[in-house]
Amino acid sequence: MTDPQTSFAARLAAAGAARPALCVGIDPHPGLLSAWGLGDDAAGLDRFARTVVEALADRVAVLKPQSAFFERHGSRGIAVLETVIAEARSAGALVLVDAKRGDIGSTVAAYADAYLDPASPLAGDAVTASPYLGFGSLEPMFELAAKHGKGVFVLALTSNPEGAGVQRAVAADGRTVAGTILAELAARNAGATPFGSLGAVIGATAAGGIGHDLAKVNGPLLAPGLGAQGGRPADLTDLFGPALPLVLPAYSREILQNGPAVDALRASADTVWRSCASVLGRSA
Ligand SMILES: O=c1ccn([C@@H]2O[C@H](COP(=O)(O)O)[C@@H](O)[C@H]2O)c(=O)[nH]1
Repeated sequence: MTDPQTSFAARLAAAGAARPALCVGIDPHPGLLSAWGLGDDAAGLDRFARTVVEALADRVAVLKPQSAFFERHGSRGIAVLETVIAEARSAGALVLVDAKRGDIGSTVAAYADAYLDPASPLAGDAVTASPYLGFGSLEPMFELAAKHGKGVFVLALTSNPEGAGVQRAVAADGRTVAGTILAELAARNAGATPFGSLGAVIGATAAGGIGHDLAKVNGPLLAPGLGAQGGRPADLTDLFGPALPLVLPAYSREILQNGPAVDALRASADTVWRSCASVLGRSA
């Protein structure tokens, strides 16, 4: 197992202390490529992603390439994703690959090799995972993450309105599906310092509140849904309550729409961080 000092959680805590504890998505939507004057092809993708890395990899804690926007360009898109992961990491950002993988355990082991084994060109510092084939099916990811000091962010209460029908469904034991996932994460992160390396994805859009004691998760809480999806930094206080210190706010389009000028991307990231920092009680 990895030394706790080099765990993903320790590296995330250090990055969040040294720079804005913000996760900025690299989501090359076709509309954004066009707005940036780029083609909807591998060359445009490459220019887009490299610009975000140039603007932000040495300024924010985490960059989150959205795998889907690279996959839609086939093998050439995946090759760009590999380059982006490597360049963002060497420029100092932690890289969370947003791939939302999940399957039966033996196949999850292969996904773990792809995204968490340092020998893989697609390995970042952490990956997003879907627990809807059963939380235990993700065990091979948790094991490889622990071995190599990586993180896994498990979907719990996602930011999209359709998620609630599944995630807030009540199981036979009276707990919601999301509640079961959060309890599993809490059990695996229990006692870890500064916190555990298994995170939860909790949308910052949760209508009607979260309804769970997220502080018990003792792991990073990725909060997408801010900006383009309507979530606001001011909502974070009520949504996360005592778990605010664990929150990692995530923005993609809100910042990316300001490109391709590097200075404008930086200014936008600074602006959203100032709004978040005041709510999260951190220095801007
Ligand atoms: O619950 C979730 C989980 C992941 N996402 C991803 O985050 C970004 C959000 O992009 P915005 O432009 O800031 O809306 C995107 O890559 C999603 O796939 C999410 O939105 N919600």
